[in-house]
Amino acid sequence: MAVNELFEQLDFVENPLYEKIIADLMERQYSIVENFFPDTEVTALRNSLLEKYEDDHFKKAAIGNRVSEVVEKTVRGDFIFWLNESANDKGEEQFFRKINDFVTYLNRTCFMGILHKEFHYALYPEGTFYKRHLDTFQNDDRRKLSIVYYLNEENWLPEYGGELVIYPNEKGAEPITIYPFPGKMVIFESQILEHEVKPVQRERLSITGWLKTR
Ligand SMILES: O=C(O)CCC(=O)C(=O)O
Ligand SMILES: [Fe+2]
Repeated sequence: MAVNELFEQLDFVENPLYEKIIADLMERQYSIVENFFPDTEVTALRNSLLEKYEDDHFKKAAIGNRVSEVVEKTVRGDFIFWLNESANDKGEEQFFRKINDFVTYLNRTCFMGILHKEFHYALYPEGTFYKRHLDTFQNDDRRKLSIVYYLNEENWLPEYGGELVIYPNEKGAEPITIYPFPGKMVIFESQILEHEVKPVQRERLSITGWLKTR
């Protein structure tokens, strides 16, 4: 074993938050986390999102993936902006630092083989939704874990709608309803759990992404 590998193993520190997420994923294929990022992160990312939206950098989200995509308003009505990890943005930098730390942990402890990631901002205008779906595509099964982080204002109310509803695989299991309160992060198995975004009464803001294999 190379000396640097040995040191890498020695400096391994168990992370209780990550362990909780991993345990949740193993047990029920999803995890809901309130404190993955510091509170200031929501505001920083919300401001970056809104700035780009106002500068008209968002595009109508499509179904399919970046290679074969079709805009289909009856399926999803959000607008997205793909993030570039090397963009010079404080909030995004912090975001990716934490995500990368988590990926390193997953690869070390669960041998998940996450090699790639892709994240986009999403803005759902009033009245829009995303019909029940699975986050994998016929020509691309590399998406392993889906991550959604909500960037709505502090005063977001349940009656604004826009709930994320996850459909567990177990027969007879009740759907799980998750309100998009700011700072909440949801992580789930992309290839296993169908889910949908219910119609929303207010502009709904988030960052969504995928950890991918190969
Ligand atoms: O925003 C959410 O709660 C989920 C979004 C989603 O399902 C997707 O972008 O594939
Ligand atoms: Fe999805």
